[in-house]
Amino acid sequence: MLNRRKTLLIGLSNPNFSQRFFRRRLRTKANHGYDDVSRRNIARKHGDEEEDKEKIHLLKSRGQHLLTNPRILDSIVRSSNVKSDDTVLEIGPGTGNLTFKLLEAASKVVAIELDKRMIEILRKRADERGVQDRLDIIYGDALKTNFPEFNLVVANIPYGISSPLLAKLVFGVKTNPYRSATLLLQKEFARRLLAKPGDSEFNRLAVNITMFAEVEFVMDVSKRDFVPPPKVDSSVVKIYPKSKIPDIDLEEWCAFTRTCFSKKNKTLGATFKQKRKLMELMKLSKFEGRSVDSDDDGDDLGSGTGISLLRGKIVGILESGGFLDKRPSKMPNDDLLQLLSLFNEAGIYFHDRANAKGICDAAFDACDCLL
Ligand SMILES: C[S@@+](CC[C@H](N)C(=O)[O-])C[C@H]1O[C@@H](n2cnc3c(N)ncnc32)[C@H](O)[C@@H]1O
Repeated sequence: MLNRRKTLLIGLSNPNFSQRFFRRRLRTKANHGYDDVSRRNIARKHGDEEEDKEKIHLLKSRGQHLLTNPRILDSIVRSSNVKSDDTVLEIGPGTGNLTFKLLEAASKVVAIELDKRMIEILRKRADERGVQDRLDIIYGDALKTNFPEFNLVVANIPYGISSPLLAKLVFGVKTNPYRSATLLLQKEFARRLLAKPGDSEFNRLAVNITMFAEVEFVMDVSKRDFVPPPKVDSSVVKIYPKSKIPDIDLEEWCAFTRTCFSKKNKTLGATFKQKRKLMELMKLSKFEGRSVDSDDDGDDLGSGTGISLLRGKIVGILESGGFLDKRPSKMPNDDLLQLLSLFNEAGIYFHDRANAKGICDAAFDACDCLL
């Protein structure tokens, strides 16, 4: 049986209507369920008994929280600077609240949606509005689907795929160039993305994304602006891919930042003295001392073993660059980049280059480095 708490009439996807309905529900009780009476009322109020047949069970597992506040929808479109010749990529159009606003400004929208029921509604609404020729709907998982051509991204995405989707968009910008991506994200995730060195939220998500893109805060969005309301608040951010993408090995960079940020408040000297870290690097690196003792298990860090030579080399690099007492949580990207190049020049690597992939595959794999 359908869970009635999340069964909404499609009438709710009409922003003007659902805002009125939602405000009334909030006045009566902090109850976000939808009972039979409310549903009948919704159908009557919407003036279409046919609506009653169009119930849709919104799935939490697919992040189906529809943005229904028209003021917020308008602000998102405005802040995206959509131009009349733009082709906008929208991930997760749902029932089309944002899609149809975008179509008022753009030449075309290409929308990738995982849920066939949403697509059915979207198609019907597009036909009713006569915009079907300007809306391409792709049925599929946005993480697994090859992106079509587009030059702008605007989306209220399912928060569960924020990291890999961001990786696909930001790291894949060479394959899919675009002007900017305006995304509605979980507020906490957005804060981490916007964090600067020294901020308590600063982490490798910010480091890795800002290597390739500038991130700008647009606005906060209350959970009350969605139907059904999610548990968390949200923020809109705008991401601008950098015009000059640094020429780095993405997998190597992500593996390096993963190591540095494993204990982001520790000094680099302390992080790189850990036996476990040295053992990992020993397997991946190629430097003079490596072959000293091939079955070196690192138990004895005395002089002469491969591991102790590696440790000496790393400490030397950290000292010479002035990095020994630096903490990753306070380091700007340029410093991290400089340190990685010093390591690599010395034959010390963080990723298995024998299994290196192209940038697109790497983008998918690297997304775990955003978490
Ligand atoms: C947060 S809702 C947004 C709906 C609509 N854009 C709005 O603002 O009202 C997210 C939508 O993404 C869809 N979705 C979830 N996972 C997806 C995926 N991996 N690929 C494409 N769409 C997905 C859901 O079915 C849902 O329609």
